[in-house]
Amino acid sequence: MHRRVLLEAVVADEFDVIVIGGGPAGENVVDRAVRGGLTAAIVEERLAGGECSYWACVPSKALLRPVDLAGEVARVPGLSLGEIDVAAVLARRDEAVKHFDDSGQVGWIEGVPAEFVRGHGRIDGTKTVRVTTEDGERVLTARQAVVLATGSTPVVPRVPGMAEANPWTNHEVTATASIPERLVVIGGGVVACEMAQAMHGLGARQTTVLVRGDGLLNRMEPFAGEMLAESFADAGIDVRFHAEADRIERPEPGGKVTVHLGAEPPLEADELLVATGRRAATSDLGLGTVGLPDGIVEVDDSMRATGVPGGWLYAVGDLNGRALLTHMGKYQARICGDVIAARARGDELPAMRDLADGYGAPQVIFTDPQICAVGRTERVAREAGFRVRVVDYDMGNVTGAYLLGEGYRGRARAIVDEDRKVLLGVTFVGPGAAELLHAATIAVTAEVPLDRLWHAVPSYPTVSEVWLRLLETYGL
Ligand SMILES: Cc1cc2nc3c(=O)[nH]c(=O)nc-3n(C[C@H](O)[C@H](O)[C@H](O)COP(=O)(O)OP(=O)(O)OC[C@H]3O[C@@H](n4cnc5c(N)ncnc54)[C@H](O)[C@@H]3O)c2cc1C
Ligand SMILES: NC(=O)c1ccc[n+]([C@@H]2O[C@H](COP(=O)([O-])OP(=O)(O)OC[C@H]3O[C@@H](n4cnc5c(N)ncnc54)[C@H](O)[C@@H]3O)[C@@H](O)[C@H]2O)c1
Repeated sequence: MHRRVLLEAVVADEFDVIVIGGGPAGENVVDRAVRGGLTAAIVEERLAGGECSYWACVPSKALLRPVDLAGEVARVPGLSLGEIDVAAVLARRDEAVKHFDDSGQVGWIEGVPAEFVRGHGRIDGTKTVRVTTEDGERVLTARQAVVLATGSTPVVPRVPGMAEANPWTNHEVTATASIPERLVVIGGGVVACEMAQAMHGLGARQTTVLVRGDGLLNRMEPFAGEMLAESFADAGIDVRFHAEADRIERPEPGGKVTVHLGAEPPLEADELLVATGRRAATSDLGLGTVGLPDGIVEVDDSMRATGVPGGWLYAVGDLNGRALLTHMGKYQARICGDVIAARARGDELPAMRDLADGYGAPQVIFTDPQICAVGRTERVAREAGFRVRVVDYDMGNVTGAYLLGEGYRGRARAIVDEDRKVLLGVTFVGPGAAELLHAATIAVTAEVPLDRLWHAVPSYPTVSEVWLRLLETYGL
């Protein structure tokens, strides 16, 4: 009886901005909106900090760091590597995810200051959000805007026996308490590659990656996936192309799993990881109440949802499908919060628009070799109609790279717009390449003319001298 009374109690509240989803994108919207003089509430059904903090970026990089460092050490004569202490690595990962305690993040939100509401949020018509909380229901009303920042969830392909086998997704692999002896990974994208690298480096004896197509990391320049496949082969990771699971068997929950592969012999493993992409998290989000279909919420360059009368609905982060990356979601969120505050003041802020997604988001993939890129690949640039010249350089010839370790293998590619003499895209593949990326991001986004870039002198002997070599190869 008491519980029913509580459930029926509906608390109404009004804020300038209401955000549904407390991941990195949602948190940054409230921060900017409040800086702009507005009041804000953020609704989160699981943990403040989102997928990124607990089941994605943070734990995956905590697992990859020792593997990366082990690779570095192995390349330097005179250093020797003992066994990796897996228990210590997992303990550090647990620390990095704060043992799934989000009180620090909630404290940060409250310090913005913004109201944190734990519960499932759903739109219920114009500027209204209904939140199902532990204690009942709250109805929140927005004076200015509602922002959707609910992120994405893993896609599990429909293969007979797959659902019953209860495979790992990013949630289980990043939170694992032990390393499976034999692991099968389905997918050839970023999660598949990073997690195969992590599990193998931390002790999986037999790691098999099943790739539907003919290459890894298909959104990157082709040489990136080729170099990674070579490195995986050297490390003993078995990558199979044109390989598709057609049936899964797992008679005992959590027991041995058999992956059937058509005419090929079946694979037996202790665990199966599915990393076959993500879909927009719109389950029970109420999009239908404002005339939107489920799935990606399309937005304009100010992050305002297209096709919603009155322009009060916005979407940032993975949900809008522009770039499934934390830093891009946070960038979109800064724009979104500033735009909402400006529009509330009656300003339009024409300069505050998403430019970076159009140029091509920067991304680092933390495998060995590291792979990073910004801007357009050759294929994308040509398809967009640019007159393109491709400049390649073998990074192993750079003194700074050679000094990093024996047998350094790396490659750089710059895509030059021949009409404007600016860079359209840059890709680096090689150990330690990640920190080279931001210089490329500046060059591409700021459209620095090549004859000006020529005067940005890289220090000797750093890997950054690859910039000089690329420009020399171009002919400067
Ligand atoms: C294994 C893995 C590794 C990754 N590594 C990187 C990396 O190194 N670098 C990088 O840039 N990106 C990485 N990504 C991508 C990154 O995690 C996402 O781009 C990022 O988390 C998106 O942020 P978001 O705020 O849009 O969504 P999320 O982080 O998914 O947060 C959305 C939040 O909304 C909440 N929510 C959903 N629906 C509701 C609802 N109806 N009511 C209330 N709350 C709701 C969810 O509980 C969640 O907390 C990785 C992804 C994976 C899977
Ligand atoms: N370091 C990073 O920046 C980082 C790390 C991890 C994830 N992420 C982000 O998370 C997003 C999701 O990553 P992801 O790896 O899950 O997706 P993805 O889109 O990168 O890769 C999905 C892979 O699964 C394959 N696939 C799809 N359906 C399949 C099916 N039915 N059977 C077999 N294979 C199938 C695709 O061909 C592709 O190789 C990425 O877009 C990425 O931006 C980023």
